[in-house]
Amino acid sequence: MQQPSEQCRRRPPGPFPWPIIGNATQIGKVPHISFSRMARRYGNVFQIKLGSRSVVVLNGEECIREALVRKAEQFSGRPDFASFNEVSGGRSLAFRSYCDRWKFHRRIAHSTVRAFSTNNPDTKKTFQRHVVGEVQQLIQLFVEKSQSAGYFNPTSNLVVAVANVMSAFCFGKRYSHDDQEFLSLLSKNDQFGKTVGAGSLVDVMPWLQYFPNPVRAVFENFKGLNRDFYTFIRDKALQHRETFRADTVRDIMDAFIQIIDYEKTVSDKGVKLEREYVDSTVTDIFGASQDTLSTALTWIILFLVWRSDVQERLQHEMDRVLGRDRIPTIDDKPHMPYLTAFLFESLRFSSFVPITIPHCTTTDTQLNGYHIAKDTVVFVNQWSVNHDPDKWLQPETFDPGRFLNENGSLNQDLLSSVMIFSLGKRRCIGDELSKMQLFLFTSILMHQCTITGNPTEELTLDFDYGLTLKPKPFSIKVTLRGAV
Ligand code: HEM
Repeated sequence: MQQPSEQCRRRPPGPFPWPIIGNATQIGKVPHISFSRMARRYGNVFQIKLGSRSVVVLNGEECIREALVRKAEQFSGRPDFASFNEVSGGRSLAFRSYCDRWKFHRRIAHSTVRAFSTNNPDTKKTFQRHVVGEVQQLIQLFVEKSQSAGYFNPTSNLVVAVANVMSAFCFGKRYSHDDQEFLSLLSKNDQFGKTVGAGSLVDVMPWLQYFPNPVRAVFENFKGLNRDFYTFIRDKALQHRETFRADTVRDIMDAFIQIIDYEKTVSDKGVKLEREYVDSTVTDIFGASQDTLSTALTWIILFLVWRSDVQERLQHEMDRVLGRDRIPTIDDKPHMPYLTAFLFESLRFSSFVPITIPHCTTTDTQLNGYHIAKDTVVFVNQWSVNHDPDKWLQPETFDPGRFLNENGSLNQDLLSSVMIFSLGKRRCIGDELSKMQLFLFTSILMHQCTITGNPTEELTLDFDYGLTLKPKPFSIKVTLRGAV
């Protein structure tokens, strides 16, 4: 029998790693599915090797909660990956490791995002106004395109609509749907996920940076796009500083300028953030929101055209709660359980951020009886939670009704089991803002329009590999349901 101390040093089990590449070839193009398969063989905590790095993979709700919530301090670091240092001028909130400076940075960023979106009634109304204005423009554009072109691919319009809401929120400006400079900036988000995704080759085989090869080319491109993105935001910060007035905080950039440049807020540990943190925090917020929210909306539209029965039920709920003479507001949300169920089922089913940003242990620690050394890279497989057959009845079926009790109310326990914003100290700081935005976009679209898919296209729900998973291109036609 093993002695307790021996048991505590037990490493997590896992597949045999090959020299140099480790287990890279076994992970394939859809790592979350490979990891879920490996978890069935080795258990919810297992270890693989990617290049030179040992990586512990966490699966299943219980195990992930134990690590990210109950052992939050130990599991909230970020690895020292080369790509992470390139983001937001090296001062990224999302990609920097856990320390007193990071904790202070996160507290300021999180409280300011909430104050400007969901926590304060006045700013909530302003944020809602931005979203409503943008959805109305989007509907007008959709209807025009449907009338002139018939079926069309909505993806780039959804990207611009979301970017405009976040651009108004961050620095008070919106762009036209055919502004080439803005479109080129937004297209960089796509490439971003491909480099910082779990298991990016240059991060786990850092020597690939030092001689010519395709991975180095991708990495050089990644550095360039981060520079362009950061410069775009830094220019906005310069303009804001020139016109800043402490009595009129126009947007979240002004709010950060006030806290960091003027109030020079200092943490109880004596940490102070330099002026550059204004630029990096807004870069993080604008960057983190683009691809995620537009991907979520694209999935939502795809589910609506794929399941016209669900679309009809949503329209029925809109009409019952609102009638035809006013558009939805966020205050209508408690009266629309089916819409909430639909949104959560869309997030669960698509699980389009299947693995969080890689974590790292900050000390030696234990999990499920295994020893995990300090500085071990940790992948958190959210997909395994959302598709766990022990938790969800027929997880591969799209069924919003699974979240409703017999009396039509929402099953709060099940809702809180959907994992897409992660948990604990690294949980997404835009979760509430995102849910509010998705609610407003979807409710207004369903109240005002009917969306149909192109009958000549086969709708496929395959997944492509990336940090975010996007639906394959598809086209829609939009008709108005009658004026409000
Ligand atoms: C549907 C939309 C979104 C999804 C699914 C999503 C998901 C995530 C996930 C999975 C993480 C990584 C958590 C981890 O590493 O454990 C994250 C981090 C983050 N997200 Fe989001 N996100 C969304 C929208 C947003 C928005 C709108 C913002 C802007 C306010 C935002 C800002 C951030 C930031 C700053 C982080 C880094 C947090 C940290 O490292 O402490 N996200 N998000």
